[in-house]
Amino acid sequence: VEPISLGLALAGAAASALTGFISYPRLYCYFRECCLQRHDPNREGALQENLDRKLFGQHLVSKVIVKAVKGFLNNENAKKPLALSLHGWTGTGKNFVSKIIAESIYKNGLKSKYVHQFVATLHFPHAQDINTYKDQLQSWIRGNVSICPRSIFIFDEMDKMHAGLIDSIKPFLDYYELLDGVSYRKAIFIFLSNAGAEKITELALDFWRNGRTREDIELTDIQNALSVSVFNNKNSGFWHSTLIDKNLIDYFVPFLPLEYKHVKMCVRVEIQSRGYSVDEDILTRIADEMTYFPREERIYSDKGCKTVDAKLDYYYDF
Ligand SMILES: Nc1ncnc2c1ncn2[C@@H]1O[C@H](COP(=O)(O)OP(=O)(O)OP(=O)(O)O)[C@@H](O)[C@H]1O
Repeated sequence: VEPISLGLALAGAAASALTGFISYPRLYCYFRECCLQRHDPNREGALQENLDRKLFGQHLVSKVIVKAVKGFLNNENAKKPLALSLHGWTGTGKNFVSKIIAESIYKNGLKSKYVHQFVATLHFPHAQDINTYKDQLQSWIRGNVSICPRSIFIFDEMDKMHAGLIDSIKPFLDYYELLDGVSYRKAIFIFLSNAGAEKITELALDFWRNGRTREDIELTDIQNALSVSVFNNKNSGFWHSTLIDKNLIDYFVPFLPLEYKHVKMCVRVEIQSRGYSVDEDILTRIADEMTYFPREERIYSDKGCKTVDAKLDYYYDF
């Protein structure tokens, strides 16, 4: 082959590779994170699989989340963004599930530049600055959805959010096609809160005391009571919120309090994730060390699976 024709052939190959690279977004997105306009069905399977495999004792959560997220992502004509409100006792998996949802959409999960987390006590600490926060929150969401319609916003510690602040995002959660030229219909909003935990526990206890298994609890047993209790709770961040009033929250997702056997499952996973073989004695001791309520029956872990990893550090000489 002559050097000139070889050079031309190489240049041609490079040009077509470059054209392919530019015109084939998937290839480009293989190397750089992209805002997903189109849903990847492989990642959808990951959501169900990860919830089934990693989340313990939350049959209602798995069911609702898979249905809600899958349905939303597959609906090219969604009329509003998806809004999920996760409620339950501390350490029962709310942050854990948000992470699984984020990972099912973006490979980098919570680290994705399209996933944004707000923590009430960190980002909105001062009641007197509420009007500034409202403006900041609106422009932050508007800016990010303009860049990527499939943005995910996670609001942690909703119960510590000043009443009224969250209502500033109401227009974005509503059924508008466009607001100032921006569509919010592909965005996902996830709210996390301890509000409503007592209601959920009450129901779980009721089932337990009546000799029924927790898996018998159905979503219809709790969803309405949960939204009403959150709406009427001054410390829920949703107190008299128009988001509830106007039915802009699509799902209230109840996280049940975790039992002794679930705590043991968490300990086992934590030990295995650190690459150690499971010592059943230590596993039982750690689960025994957690405190359980109510005082008489001692069924539910008062910290859920939180602090399990810290306790492991004590027993294992890592
Ligand atoms: N249901 C669960 N199944 C499996 N692991 C769990 C579950 N709940 C909690 N964990 C484990 O405990 C850790 C702490 O839980 P997580 O942060 O999700 O609790 P939370 O409900 O968000 O608590 P808080 O209300 O205090 O923010 C998780 O990272 C996970 O490892």
